Amino acid sequence: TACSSKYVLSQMHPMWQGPLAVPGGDRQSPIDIVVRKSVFDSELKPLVTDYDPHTCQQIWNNGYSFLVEYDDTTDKSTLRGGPLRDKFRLCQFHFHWGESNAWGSEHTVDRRLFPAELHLVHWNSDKYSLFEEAVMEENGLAVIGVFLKVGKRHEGLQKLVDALPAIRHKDSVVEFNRFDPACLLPVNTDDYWTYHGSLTTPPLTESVSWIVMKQHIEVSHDQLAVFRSLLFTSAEEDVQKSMVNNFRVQQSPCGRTVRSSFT
Ligand SMILES: COc1ccc(/C(C)=C/C(=O)O)cc1
Ligand SMILES: [Zn+2]
Repeated sequence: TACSSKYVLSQMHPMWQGPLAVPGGDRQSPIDIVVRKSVFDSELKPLVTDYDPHTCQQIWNNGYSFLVEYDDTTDKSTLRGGPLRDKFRLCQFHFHWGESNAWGSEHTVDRRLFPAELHLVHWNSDKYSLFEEAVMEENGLAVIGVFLKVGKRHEGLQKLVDALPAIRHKDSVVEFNRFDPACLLPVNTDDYWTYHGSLTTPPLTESVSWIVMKQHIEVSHDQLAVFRSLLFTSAEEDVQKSMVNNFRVQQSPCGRTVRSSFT
């Protein structure tokens, strides 16, 4: 199986120029969360997020998604608790989405696809001093995944949506301040699944404690349409390509157990 071979061909998204094989890839992400196979762990604690909206710095189009980046030079926006033993610093959040509402998420729940998925990326500031260091370490990163469904307009998201036209092209960046990412978390953050996996874009390192929220958030069709108005391509390129379907193909669980914080 894909897990036994030393190198696993991570079927890369066609847009990538990344590595075709990931050394020893037996903890790759995303995966399908098979609810009936997940194991309730009573030791799992509630998540404790403490985000300072003033640490928000910029929003930019990196040619694969758009990233909202935070100042992570101090422990001002942090994540603790849940499955984590250490304190983790928020460095950025981004999304993955489809060209239609029928698909777009990276993780699935019993094979159910969502139109989009939010990733809040944090790194272990108790153990490491730089994000780049933590990216390479087994206990280096913690990513909160939140599923998006199409429904009512998300008032908190609108400030972000209004900034997107300014970063339509790859490598464009605009200043973006005072955005509280807590507004993107679901009401209930106590119920989640957690497993050890990887980044889903290069360098694909297996350094992530994934925390996938059971409860989704709702955004409007029009808000999601603005995500799809972004471009993978830079302003100079002749052919412009819509930024859609920027999700990785699902990876083998390789015998991993997904734990749940709820029964
Ligand atoms: C060191 O360069 C990096 C590039 C991307 C990433 C992330 C955070 C990827 C992902 O979200 O899957 C980390 C490091
Ligand atoms: Zn992601």
